[in-house]
Amino acid sequence: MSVSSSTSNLGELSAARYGKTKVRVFRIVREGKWHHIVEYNVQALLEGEIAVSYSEADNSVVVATDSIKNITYYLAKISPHILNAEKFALHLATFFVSKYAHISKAFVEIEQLRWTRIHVAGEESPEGHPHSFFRDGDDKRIVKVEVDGSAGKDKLVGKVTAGINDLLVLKSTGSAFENFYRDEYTTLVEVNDRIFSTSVDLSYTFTNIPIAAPTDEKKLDFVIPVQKGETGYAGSVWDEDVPARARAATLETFAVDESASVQATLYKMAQRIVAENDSVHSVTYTLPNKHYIPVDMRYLDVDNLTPSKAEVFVPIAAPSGLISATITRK
Ligand SMILES: O=c1[nH]c(=O)c2[nH]c(=O)[nH]c2[nH]1
Repeated sequence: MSVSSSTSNLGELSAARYGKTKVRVFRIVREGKWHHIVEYNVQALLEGEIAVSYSEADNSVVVATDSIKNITYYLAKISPHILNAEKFALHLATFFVSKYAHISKAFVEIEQLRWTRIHVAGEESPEGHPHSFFRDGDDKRIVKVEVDGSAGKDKLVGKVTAGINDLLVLKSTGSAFENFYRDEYTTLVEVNDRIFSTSVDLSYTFTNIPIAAPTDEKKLDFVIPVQKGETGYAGSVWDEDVPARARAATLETFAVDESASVQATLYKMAQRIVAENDSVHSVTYTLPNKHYIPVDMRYLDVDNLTPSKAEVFVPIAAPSGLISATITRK
């Protein structure tokens, strides 16, 4: 049988999800002379009764990805949560699932770029300049939200993961790698002093959040039911200090740990995040081990290999180690 004549029934659609990616949004919130700004790259994908758009070329079930983009900008304008990526993502995902009867799940991912207030010497405010900012790092805050309406549009479930990507760090000592498994393939020498550099990818998950049906038809904002005698979930996802604490835990643990390995330092970072953030359920780090190789200068009779004499290194772009683990609250 020819390939072109066999396209009918050999396969069936087993997964389908679509939407818009890389929606770039910049938003100013003005509070008198104080401006607050965020810059997001947003991805919003939908699942639901959309199979016929693939299998029958029936576009009547397709909310155009262009409309998904328009809704993203509309909510960036009207959402009270725009300055908080977790809440904005929940609002956006709730909007899609509530607005469209045939859409059962929405997946929103936000990458937040860094903008930090400029400090001007001699100016009064310790918080920095009211409307001038700079990019103080390539790391991004990452938020991933799923809103699941498959149990009913008045019984939504919000699943929230957040974290950091591309946080580049390096320490020039306080790192060793010894006593590893040795066999006929081992050429690596043990070292009690080496450079440790990695580009941190971190994500932490929160306990799932029940979401009631939105009460406002136009905004379709999420509503968190607060049960009697409970503080609700306001202390969990909405704890706006979790990102700062997780970043500090990552940087400070990296700095002070006498590292036995990337694995052992990773574990300590994750334990600190679990210890400091009651609402965090699990923590995942993915850490490339970015190698720095001391240059061999023995041919010049120069010692650049003894750890205490190693001063000139070649940063190796590839290959790198890649160490990952998830630590889950007991
Ligand atoms: O911290 C490390 N962990 C490893 O698993 C590993 N493997 C390796 O070659 N060097 C290192 N360093």
